[in-house]
Amino acid sequence: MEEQKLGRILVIDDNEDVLFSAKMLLRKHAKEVVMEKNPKKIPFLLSNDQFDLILLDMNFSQDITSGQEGFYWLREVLAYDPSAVVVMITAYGDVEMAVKALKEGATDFVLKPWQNEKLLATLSAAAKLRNSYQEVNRLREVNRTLSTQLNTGKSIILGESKPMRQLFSVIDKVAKTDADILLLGENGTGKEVIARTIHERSSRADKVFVTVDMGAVTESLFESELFGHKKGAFTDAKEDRIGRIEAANGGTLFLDEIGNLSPAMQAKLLTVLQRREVIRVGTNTPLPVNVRLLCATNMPLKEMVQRNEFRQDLLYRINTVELNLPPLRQRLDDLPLFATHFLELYAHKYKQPVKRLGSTGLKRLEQYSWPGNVRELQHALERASIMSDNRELEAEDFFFLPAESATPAPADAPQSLDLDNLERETVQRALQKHDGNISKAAKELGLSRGALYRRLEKYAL
Ligand SMILES: Nc1ncnc2c1ncn2[C@@H]1O[C@H](COP(=O)(O)OP(=O)(O)OP(=O)(O)O)[C@@H](O)[C@H]1O
Repeated sequence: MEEQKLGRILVIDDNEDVLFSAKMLLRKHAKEVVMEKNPKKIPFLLSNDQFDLILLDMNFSQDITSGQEGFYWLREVLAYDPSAVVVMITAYGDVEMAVKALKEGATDFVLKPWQNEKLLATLSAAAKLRNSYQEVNRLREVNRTLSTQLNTGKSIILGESKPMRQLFSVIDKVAKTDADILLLGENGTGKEVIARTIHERSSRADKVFVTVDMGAVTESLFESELFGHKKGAFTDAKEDRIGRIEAANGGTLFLDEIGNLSPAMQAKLLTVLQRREVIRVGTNTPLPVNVRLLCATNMPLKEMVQRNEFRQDLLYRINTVELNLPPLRQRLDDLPLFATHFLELYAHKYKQPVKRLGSTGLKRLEQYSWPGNVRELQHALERASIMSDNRELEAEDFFFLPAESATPAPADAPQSLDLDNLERETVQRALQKHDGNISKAAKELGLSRGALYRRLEKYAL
């Protein structure tokens, strides 16, 4: 046996000979051996020290063999430290009592007089158990810390328009209920941020929030990604892997882009949701899971059900409560609030003084159709904060491609996403359309004549 493999051991026995022989044997294998004759010192010893193993006598008076004192002290030790590893020392013939001690929480027992090899083997197995208890505690702690860290960045969810106030009041009602929720809305309307808010306001707030982007999961990896797999289940399965659903156990599972699932994936997901258990690929043991399910999509699920593209039973399974997020163009009252919030954010990010939205700037934003919703607004404000030299952002600081409306881009729309190229091409197109008439081109672009002239100069047009 390796030196010091047994850690710190406390031996409690009222028999000096037992203590002496234990010490002689164990000191070669333990980091430290503490001997104690008097069990009444146990509370003192445990509150001042930490032991990896405790060797505890069953009978403290030689002529009493009831084991009652041993049981009493065993309970005391476990009350101090429920994960303590206690090995009982029993006299020959007391096996029944030793078994009872195991039921009460002792890890093992040794018979007196012991054989040295046997005692060391018992203690070595008990030490391994102690290590695994400690590892479990450590992992539990890591998990708790990670979950709270991930959840501390409380989601900011803004809105003061009527549709948003209505939505917030529904969220207040449903967040705590544990009901499964389907979030519907165009891209960038805030489905994910609302899902996080619901989790943060639920009874699962201190547990994990696990997101799966169903649009990014390929057919072949779907099961392994969601349900997990056993090592060797398929060629690339080099080790056991926990699936996302199992990882969300106790917490919230957010399935984003649920409308993108193929029929085969829909069927597999439905089975798991109905049974509330997963079977890792390569095993046949069902593992129960307890998750609160939030799903989101920008696709018209009900129409997809009509066209047999989405299973009706799966839709019913996920939409206990349905929340519709209005597109930004239907809640333009929120624009000033968003502008103030995001402009402060970008001023901080780019270490600039805070910019404000001027009246023509606001008007320009109100006239746009926002196909990309809040995400697109964020980008427009970020771009304007960087590009504009003015403290007040006006119409000329916002620049939208005419093609960037709710309708699809025409075939001749610029392909590049480089901001300067886009701007140059758009200015050029506006000038062509109006036969070089600066006033008309500027009007179409939402710019002042001065702002258009600056751009003509910039791009040498
Ligand atoms: N009400 C809101 N308050 C504050 N920020 C918001 C709000 N709505 C959306 N956002 C912001 O807009 C961006 C897009 O939001 P989110 O990712 O939640 O949208 P989504 O509907 O899930 O988009 P997609 O369908 O493209 O995945 C995020 O940066 C988010 O923080």
